[in-house]
Amino acid sequence: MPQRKTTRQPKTIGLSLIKRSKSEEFDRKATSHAPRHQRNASTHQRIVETSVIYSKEETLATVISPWGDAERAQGHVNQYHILKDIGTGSYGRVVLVRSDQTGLYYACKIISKSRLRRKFRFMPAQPGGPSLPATQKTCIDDEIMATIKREVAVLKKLSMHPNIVNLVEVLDDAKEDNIYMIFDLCEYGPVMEITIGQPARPFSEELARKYFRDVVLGLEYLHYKRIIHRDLKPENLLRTAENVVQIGDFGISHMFDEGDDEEGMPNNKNGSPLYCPPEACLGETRKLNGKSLDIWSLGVTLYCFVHGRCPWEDESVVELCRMIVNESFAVSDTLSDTLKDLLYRMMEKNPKNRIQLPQIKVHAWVTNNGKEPMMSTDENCVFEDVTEEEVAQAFRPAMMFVNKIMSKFKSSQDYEDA
Ligand SMILES: Nc1ncnc2c1ncn2[C@@H]1O[C@H](COP(=O)(O)OP(=O)(O)OP(=O)(O)O)[C@@H](O)[C@H]1O
Repeated sequence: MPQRKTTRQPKTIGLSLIKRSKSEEFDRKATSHAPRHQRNASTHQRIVETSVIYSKEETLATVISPWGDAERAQGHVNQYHILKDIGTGSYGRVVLVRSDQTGLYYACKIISKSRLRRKFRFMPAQPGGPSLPATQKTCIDDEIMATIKREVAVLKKLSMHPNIVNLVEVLDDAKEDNIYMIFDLCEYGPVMEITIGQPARPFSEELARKYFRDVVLGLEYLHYKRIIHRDLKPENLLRTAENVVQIGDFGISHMFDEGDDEEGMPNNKNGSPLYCPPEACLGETRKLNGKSLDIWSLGVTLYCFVHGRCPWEDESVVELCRMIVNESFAVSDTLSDTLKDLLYRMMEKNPKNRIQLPQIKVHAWVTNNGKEPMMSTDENCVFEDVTEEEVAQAFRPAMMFVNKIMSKFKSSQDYEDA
């Protein structure tokens, strides 16, 4: 049977049932598909942009978080009570919040403009250091704001798909340092967390297939929207309470124009090295085929799903790159032949010979030997159309600029880490 169609619905959380943990308790219900609904253009939801942040005083008493723990709210922003930290990303903290209006829980990404400024070295990091003229500061602030707004524009366009993390609201007050991006909560967090030298518990093939198929649909939609994710890895795949996997973190995504996806993406080595294809490891390769790059990273991700570790691991990036370029990888004997075949095809070192999404969707392992065909591209990619003009104006400059500041940040981080 083809996979059922899906779309988004506001979620309520069974507080007593939800525990943030690894895969175990979901193994059982992995293949009982979450209730999904129609994918069509009318599913488009409006993302609210709120320009006044009006309160940070907290009056709320102890509440119960979606994970069943008693939490004392740390503060609130507009209708959202801040409950606890979920994680930290390049842009700042991600916190669990609960909305007074809907009673629902969300993940809130808190982006500090001043932190961004420091991170990207647009302005002096130390108070009392050499200062920029006021006009230049204003210009920099405008640029930072424009960057964030454009990234929001990208997310808006992508947020309609059930396998892409959904942006709900953006709170941005010109008088405030912080921008708050409210996302639907993915209650179970990253699908798997990979630490070098400490293998995670591998998924069964059945569970891996379920999650992999979710990601394939999300990735097909991204590529359809001419966006290369560039940083696919288990940590950037988040699981909802319905056990649906969604692609998140578009911090280093790349936008391409129709016709220039072949070898058209600049090789600025922003992705996580463990998931980098050989062509991106090779310094001399300046332009990459973005779709092939995402396929390789997805192949490494699938390998992680069933091994609990990456095919090549080394603390040294130089050694890691050497292995990725020169060495083959070992697969577990227990894997089915069809899965081994798919892994070899996805992690084919020559990007020109690497399997692409249309073939992946009909591969015997993915379809469980034809018993579970995947939905067609037409069914999967039927969301609101974006005009060429919108793409040119809203997306491309955004992604290029984000890439630029991300690479600046990454290199300054490398420098600080060294
Ligand atoms: N919608 C969400 N639901 C649940 N957890 C989330 C959500 N969005 C992000 N997180 C968690 O918050 C943490 C930070 O996420 P974020 O996307 O900001 O950065 P990252 O992917 O960790 O890092 P980077 O941006 O540097 O690649 C991650 O651990 C992620 O699991």
